[in-house]
Amino acid sequence: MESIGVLMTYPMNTNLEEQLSNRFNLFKLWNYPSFQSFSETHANSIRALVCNTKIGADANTIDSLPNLEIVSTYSVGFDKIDLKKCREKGICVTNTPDVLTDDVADLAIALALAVFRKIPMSDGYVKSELWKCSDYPLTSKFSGKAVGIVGLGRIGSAIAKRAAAFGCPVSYHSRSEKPEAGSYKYYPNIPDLAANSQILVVACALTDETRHIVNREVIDALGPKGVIINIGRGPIIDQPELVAALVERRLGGAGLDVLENEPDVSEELIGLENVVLTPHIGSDTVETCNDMSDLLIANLEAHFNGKPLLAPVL
Ligand SMILES: O=CC(=O)O
Repeated sequence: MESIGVLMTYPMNTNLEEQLSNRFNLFKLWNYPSFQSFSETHANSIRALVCNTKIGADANTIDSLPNLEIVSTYSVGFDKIDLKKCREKGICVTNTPDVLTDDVADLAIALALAVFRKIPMSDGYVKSELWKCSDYPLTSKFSGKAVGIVGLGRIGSAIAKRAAAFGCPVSYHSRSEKPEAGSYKYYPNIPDLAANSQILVVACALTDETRHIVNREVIDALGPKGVIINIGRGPIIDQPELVAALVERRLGGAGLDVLENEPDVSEELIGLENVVLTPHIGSDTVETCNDMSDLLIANLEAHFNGKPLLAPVL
């Protein structure tokens, strides 16, 4: 397989880079001044594209690589891949589901705890020696709060399981009611889910249908004591509406691992005490990133050995 050209769009993980270069003829896009200059010389060599949530595979990239057979994303989400174009051209697409579910669900709960118990702020309080002057103000309880989950897929279900272990009644919204959801209450629309929740967790995929589904109506239904957690994708929430609601105290708080236009962060969000931000690190643990690398490599090897893909999207 050493002669097969593989293009990696972004430096994701050195372990993955090593595994790819041990098996394939690896090209790293970031070593070239632009995609244009890369493709002028090497476009014909590339049979596989390895991309991620930062640099995916748009129509222009796909069209510029005439021998492309497979796009493998180092992520569960594939919103950065032009699936329509891949379908038209008969290009396979794979992702890295399941192996990252626990980490992302853990982070959703961690963000909720961080917002309600003000963990980052109280850490700053101790480290800046304010504790010597007075005790830290009271915070809010997380256990037992009503959790509404938007998207009860693999990650949403793992969040539900964790929330239930904290004694939180769980409700959800998804395209249709899930028979396997047991005691979780189903809401066919998100404003009703928000009106009956104290914490709204965004855990669905970003698609044309889900862009800005968490809008002003949903935020107002959640109300001034409500908290939004987003471990899905930034554009699922109408961010200017979210920021306005937080500034005007129409929403209680937010824990956001993803942002619209990340890594840009609005000044207003940075200045808010009731907001905890993390830099899209849902699956970023050593253990999970190694598992994601192994799964991505296994998908490429399966493809080039003519075997069934392990995690096919297309
Ligand atoms: O955001 C991360 C992923 O989609 O895996």
